[in-house]
Amino acid sequence: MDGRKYIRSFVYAFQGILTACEEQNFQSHVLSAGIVLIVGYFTGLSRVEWFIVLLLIALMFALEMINTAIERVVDLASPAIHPLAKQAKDLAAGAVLVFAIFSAIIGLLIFIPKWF
Ligand SMILES: Nc1ncnc2c1ncn2[C@@H]1O[C@H](COP(=O)(O)OP(=O)(O)OP(=O)(O)O)[C@@H](O)[C@H]1O
Repeated sequence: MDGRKYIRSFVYAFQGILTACEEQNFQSHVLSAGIVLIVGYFTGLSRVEWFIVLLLIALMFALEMINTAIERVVDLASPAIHPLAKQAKDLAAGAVLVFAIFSAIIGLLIFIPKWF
């Protein structure tokens, strides 16, 4: 693969991350992740527990970014109200919610036994 093309792709991906950082939902995920990392540090997690926590945080960020991308594409493809546009947006938002709920449950399963 052409080296410059590879670097350019990397720059575009980084621009995508910056775009996500402007989103309020993404900022709240970053804030939550920061709190989890601080609490994890003071709680004292094992290697495997850190692995799980970091994996969940990374997946949450990635899923939120995909959700935002879907919102953008839907707005572009269907600026007018359309039931399919609603379904697409609500499905993507629902996917984020499902993952957030299960992440919270897994997080509690890791943290609660260490606190009590
Ligand atoms: N083009 C559309 N056609 C039908 N329903 C839509 C459309 N755009 C958004 N909706 C629906 O309207 C509701 C409110 O949407 P929301 O407030 O999230 O606006 P949004 O445009 O999706 O979000 P954002 O402000 O983050 O771009 C959601 O159920 C969403 O699916």
